[in-house]
Amino acid sequence: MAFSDVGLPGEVPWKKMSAEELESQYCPSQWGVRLRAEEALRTYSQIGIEATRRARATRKSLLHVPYGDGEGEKLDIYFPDEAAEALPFFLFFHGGYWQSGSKDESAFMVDPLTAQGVAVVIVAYDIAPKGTLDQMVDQVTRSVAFVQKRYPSNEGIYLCGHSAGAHLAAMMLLANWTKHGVTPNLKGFFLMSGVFDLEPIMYTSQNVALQLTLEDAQRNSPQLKVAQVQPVDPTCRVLVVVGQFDSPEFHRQSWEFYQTLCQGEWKASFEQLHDMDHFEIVENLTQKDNVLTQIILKTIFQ
Ligand SMILES: Nc1ccccc1C(=O)C[C@H](N)C(=O)O
Repeated sequence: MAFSDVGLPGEVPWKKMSAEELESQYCPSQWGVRLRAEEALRTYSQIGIEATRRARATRKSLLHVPYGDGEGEKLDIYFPDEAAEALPFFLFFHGGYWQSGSKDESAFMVDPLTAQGVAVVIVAYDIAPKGTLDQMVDQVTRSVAFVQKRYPSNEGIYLCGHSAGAHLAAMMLLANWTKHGVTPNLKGFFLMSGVFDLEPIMYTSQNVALQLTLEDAQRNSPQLKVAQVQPVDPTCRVLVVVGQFDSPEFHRQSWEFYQTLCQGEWKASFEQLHDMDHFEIVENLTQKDNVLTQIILKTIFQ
């Protein structure tokens, strides 16, 4: 699906959709070409669980490290074999519409990245209904500040999120770090199949758990704000990624966010991953020869 198939910018196509159509556009598991919805979700979860088991069995790690006082404020750090403090750190925020998923089944990319000398951090946050969107954004902000404080000689912090996690990562483009007493050494963002304008989510079943008001949705929509924000580091890269088989609304969300980044001063790029759906983008990060794994490594080690 090319962007030209989903309407012109500014047309806000979702406002003309029926409730059923909008629900379907924002249900990623319906859009795969290889597996039916339930099977796609099950496969995604199995691959995540297996990658996490393997990472914990084969890599040096620090598990369930608290980055705050809250019960859910924990992260897992996986290290490369050579001990060093001056490493690049890659933080991952899992997806699941801010209401499912956990760090304990999301260590997809640990194996290929640690093998190349990158420390990988898988971050937990309080999903809904326990956590609100504002709380999740605050938790993710504190997790990034925590990594910078704990590893001040890091060789760059890279934030990666998938789906709802891409939204949380994108919110870090807007973060006010002075409040947190540290400016993280942010060098890159990898935003995979994200949602950057939350308003349409209000009109889907996802909002039963999220309970977003229009003010909540707007306050937490990086699409509405990112052009007005100056990058702390002008060399920081932002890669917006969408799967070929993601829904037209997911394509529109990613494309419009990328275009808005370009209107500001962000060093952004856009990638449509050929022959992949919403879940395969992340599943394939378990593989070292996967296109996106290679792009990530090139960005880190350029
Ligand atoms: N489990 C996930 C993990 C990552 C990203 C999305 C989901 C979803 O479940 C989305 C939605 N409920 C779907 O059925 O497509």
